[in-house]
Amino acid sequence: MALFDLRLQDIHNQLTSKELSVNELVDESYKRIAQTDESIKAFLTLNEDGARAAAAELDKLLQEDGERGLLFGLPAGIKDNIVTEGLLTTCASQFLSNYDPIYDAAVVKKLKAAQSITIGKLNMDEFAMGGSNENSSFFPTRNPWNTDYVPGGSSGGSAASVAAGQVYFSLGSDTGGSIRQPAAYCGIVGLKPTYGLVSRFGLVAFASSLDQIGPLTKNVEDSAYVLQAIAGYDPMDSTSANVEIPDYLSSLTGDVKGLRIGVPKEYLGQGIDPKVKESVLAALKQFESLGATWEEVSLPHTEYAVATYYLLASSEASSNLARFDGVRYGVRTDNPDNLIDLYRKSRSQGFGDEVKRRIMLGTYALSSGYYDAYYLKAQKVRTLIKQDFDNVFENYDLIIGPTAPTTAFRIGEQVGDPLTMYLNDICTIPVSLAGVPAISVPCGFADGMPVGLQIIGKAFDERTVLRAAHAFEQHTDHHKQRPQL
Ligand SMILES: NC(=O)C[C@H](N)C(=O)O
Repeated sequence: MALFDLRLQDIHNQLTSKELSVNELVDESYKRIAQTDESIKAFLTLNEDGARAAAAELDKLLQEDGERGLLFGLPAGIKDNIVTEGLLTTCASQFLSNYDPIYDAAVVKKLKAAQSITIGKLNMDEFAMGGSNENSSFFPTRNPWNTDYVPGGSSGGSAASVAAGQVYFSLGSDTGGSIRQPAAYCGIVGLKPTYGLVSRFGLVAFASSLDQIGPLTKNVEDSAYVLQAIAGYDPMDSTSANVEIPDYLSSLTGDVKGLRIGVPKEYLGQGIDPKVKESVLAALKQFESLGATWEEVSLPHTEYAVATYYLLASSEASSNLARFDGVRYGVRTDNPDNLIDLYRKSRSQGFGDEVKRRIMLGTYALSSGYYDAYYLKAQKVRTLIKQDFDNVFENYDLIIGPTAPTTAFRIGEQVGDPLTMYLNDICTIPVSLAGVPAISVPCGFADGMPVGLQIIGKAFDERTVLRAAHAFEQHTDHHKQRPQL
């Protein structure tokens, strides 16, 4: 079995029993990157010297007795909107192409405390705006299952690097689907935790009322390990929830007998590829055979979710991205005439088209005279969408449906059509607006491309989400399929 096919726990055991060294593991990772990244293009920056130095330190520790971190020695990739001290953090934007952070994000500190190794920084849509990685201002990442296809986005590099076996896990961020949709397109597991469970201190903000960091992994157990390492209260993030962190690993041993599943009719209706629907229905059958029950339910405000999201997320983005002015961060224009010219030129040159589109949309929605009609109304609709979920969760433990309405599409197919691109998130956006957790797990293939199943839980009930996802995975082998590279 190739190293990258092992579970995090197996690797951990081999390391602690000294069958394997951290250096060998890190070597494997860079070898795999050398073999595959010319075609996949998942990485923006490699941390080879840093990773090798960290590996040497950990190998020294292996000679001594003592506690090992939960992710000891495991090579990880980090989305390039999560700041890493001394390692470029560009958000895949020309604007930040020279940004070398002076601190680590809270999650990066947690990964270091858990003793994992940062292999490098992963490509994404610029400032996390997009669903295909084609909005990276450097180059698009490609789907390991077929390099003519997009890996999804915005955490496309994070998903592709795990699917290609370059790293053992990665971190992504999800605002309206950016972890789950690329995980689905690349045939891996992606978890968006409850809003507030994982600190966003050091995540370059896109839409602060929605952004969450989460793990992308090859299987559900690994997802639970990474979540265990990164979850927890952080006073440096004012939206961080001060809740007790349960033992996610022990939730994996449970079964799904008696679990009540609601299946939203809106997620399997118009616009859903019949082959995706078929895979989702087969997965529901699987749940039934494991002792769960499912019924059709309704999330009646689903049809307003995409419009609501694009008003709220863009409004927040227009405000968050105001800090990029050419003075404090990143690239500054040459020879401006005056201060206003410096702002204008730096922003015009620094941001790509999609980012500009959203800043303009958000600025418009927030402007006086339009605020009530757009921003405020969208806030009210968001409450209705959240209530849809509350209502269903009164009678059901989980909500299950597809992660995305289709499988991955061809590179270039949707670039000229932002609306079609936005609609790819129709099943993930409502979940983000409601702030509840959801995982995407592989549930089949359609024309050779992976299909993702989305399992949605109650706020802070990641345990039930992981338990159901794990039980499903134990009885299927979709997650064991590997792309030919
Ligand atoms: N950022 C996300 O979560 C993805 C979404 N497609 C967006 O462009 O906003």
